[in-house]
Amino acid sequence: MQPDFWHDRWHSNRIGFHRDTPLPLLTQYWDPLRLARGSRVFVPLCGKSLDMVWLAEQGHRVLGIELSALAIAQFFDERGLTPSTHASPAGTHHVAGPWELIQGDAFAIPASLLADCAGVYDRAALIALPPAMRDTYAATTWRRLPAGCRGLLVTLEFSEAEKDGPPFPVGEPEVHARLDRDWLVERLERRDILYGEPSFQAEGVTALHTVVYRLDRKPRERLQQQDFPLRSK
Ligand SMILES: C[S@@+](CC[C@H](N)C(=O)[O-])C[C@H]1O[C@@H](n2cnc3c(N)ncnc32)[C@H](O)[C@@H]1O
Repeated sequence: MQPDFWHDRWHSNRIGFHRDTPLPLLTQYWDPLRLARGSRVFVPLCGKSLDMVWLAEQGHRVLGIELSALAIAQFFDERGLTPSTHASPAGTHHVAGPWELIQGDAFAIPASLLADCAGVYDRAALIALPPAMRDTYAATTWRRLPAGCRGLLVTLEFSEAEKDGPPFPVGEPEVHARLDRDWLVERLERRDILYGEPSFQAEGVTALHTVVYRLDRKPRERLQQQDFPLRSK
């Protein structure tokens, strides 16, 4: 999944991943995270997701990062907003109202830009990437989020043999393998969505679930203890 793959998808408007309403799992499971109004939420690989509108309606500031300039332009156009822009090492920042969307590579986002993110929301980001890129994504983007950050991760589960990605299936063992080092991971719900997804059925998928996880970034001390376990006497 090189950048050209995504640029082609946006230029030819093949964006079946885009939803025209906020994701029900977001609206159902966000409140219990108890993030303060005004706190900043990071949305990696954000597209032009309406979930960012819903997050803003909850009082959050939203920091998105997205490869496609077209996606970002459409997001602001559809809200009737003209963002101001500035450049940084992360890319071009587009800022209007509660939204700051960076046109850039999520893998290269500096930790300094994420330092005040109290929340994170990943829908169709981890699962948009093939396995080797998921390694990079977990080791860069996710690892740079600050201690105390909390959020939601939404995945899909189906048989890899039944459909080529993206999206890719990412099961619970993989989520734990990638994130347990830095995050407390709690599965909140595993929901059967096959009958609401005719395009998956048309591709031959016979079982399809979506899973939502709550993630809490571990405090630094616990990270250090895990990295350098203390010997018992
Ligand atoms: C499957 S879409 C999901 C978009 C959004 N999360 C949503 O729910 O609608 C994945 C998005 O990630 C973007 N993308 C892919 N690789 C990226 C990267 N390395 N950095 C930033 N954005 C990326 C693509 O352009 C695409 O818009």
